[in-house]
Amino acid sequence: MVEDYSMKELKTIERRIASLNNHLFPKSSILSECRQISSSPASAEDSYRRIHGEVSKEPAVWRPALDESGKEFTDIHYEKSVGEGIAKITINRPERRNAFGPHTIKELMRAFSDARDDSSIGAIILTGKGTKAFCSGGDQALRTSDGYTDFESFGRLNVLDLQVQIRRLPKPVIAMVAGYAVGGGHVLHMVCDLTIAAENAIFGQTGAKAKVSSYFGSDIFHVQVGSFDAGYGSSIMSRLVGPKKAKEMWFLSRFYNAYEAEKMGLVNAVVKLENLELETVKWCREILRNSPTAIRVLKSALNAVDDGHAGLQVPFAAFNF
Ligand SMILES: CC(C)(COP(=O)(O)OP(=O)(O)OC[C@H]1O[C@@H](n2cnc3c(N)ncnc32)[C@H](O)[C@@H]1OP(=O)(O)O)[C@@H](O)C(=O)NCCC(=O)NCCSC(=O)c1cc(O)c2ccccc2c1O
Repeated sequence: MVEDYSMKELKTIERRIASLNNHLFPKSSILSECRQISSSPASAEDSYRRIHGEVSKEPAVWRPALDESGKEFTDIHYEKSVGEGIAKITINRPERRNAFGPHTIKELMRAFSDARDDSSIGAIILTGKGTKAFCSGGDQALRTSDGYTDFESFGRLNVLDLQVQIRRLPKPVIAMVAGYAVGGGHVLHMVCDLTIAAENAIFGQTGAKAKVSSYFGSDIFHVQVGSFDAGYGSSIMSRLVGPKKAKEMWFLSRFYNAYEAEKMGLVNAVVKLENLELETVKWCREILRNSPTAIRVLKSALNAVDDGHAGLQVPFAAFNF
């Protein structure tokens, strides 16, 4: 039954709910619980504020981080926020619009693995250096007939392993997108749990792109990019935007602006470029107030239809990690 309430009646209902909440969960009783688990009254107040107070609007303070190998990263920046549970992983190849090679992916996997194992981390941001691109996909300069190669003599496309890692990671991963998220870069933002986009963000798949050239007088198509992602890049996109729109994105290789992407269900929010990091951090802070166990089980439950039984293993493994 749908009831029509006047604004005045709604305000009265709101007040009654607030006073009921206060009665059931008075600040004094929550504070005393915080005291029982906190080492000092000050940290109890701090815990109370963190759970029930306003979300801080201050920018996060980042410090560089390494994984257990202690090896410096070259293709990415890996940072953790001071005093909060946020990790930030930035693809650092702006001169190539943050395209990735096999080595970039190896570093991304090391950072994600560290963020997973660090129990002080509850949310992970994935982004690209600069404002021109989140990521432009596989580095075309490293592409051979055998796949993508850098230091190794055989080609590979380990970005598929990274996609699986992000899906199975028992913590929320948030794509923070400024500029282009195209090709494999578009797939990367889609496999993240949430996407916050700047107004200048542009989304699209380039894999099917071809160019026309003349051959014995008749037009034929020569493949230009000629790559496709028939795994998550297709199934998750179809789930997000629906099968017709997904086919449009892949078959036509069109680009979509941030507001179009939001309307299609590809992104959670569009914000001004200058507010992008602050807003993304705010989303992380709101997540960090909630139960990490509920979130990790919900993440795999929400992914289970696409990830099948392997996806369902995650919560149980996660309880022991
Ligand atoms: C991203 C762009 C639309 C940006 O255009 P813009 O005009 O802003 O910039 P430029 O084009 O001038 O680029 C500046 C500079 O960066 C270089 N660069 C850009 N993108 C790449 C790239 N992907 N690889 C290598 N280098 C790149 C560019 O050459 C310029 O260098 P200069 O030296 O000339 O300054 C536009 O750049 C663009 O369209 N880029 C290509 C995007 C693309 O086609 N990517 C798809 C590659 S395929 C892929 O990603 C892929 C992903 C998967 O998940 C797969 C899964 C399974 C199988 C295959 C997969 C796969 O192939």
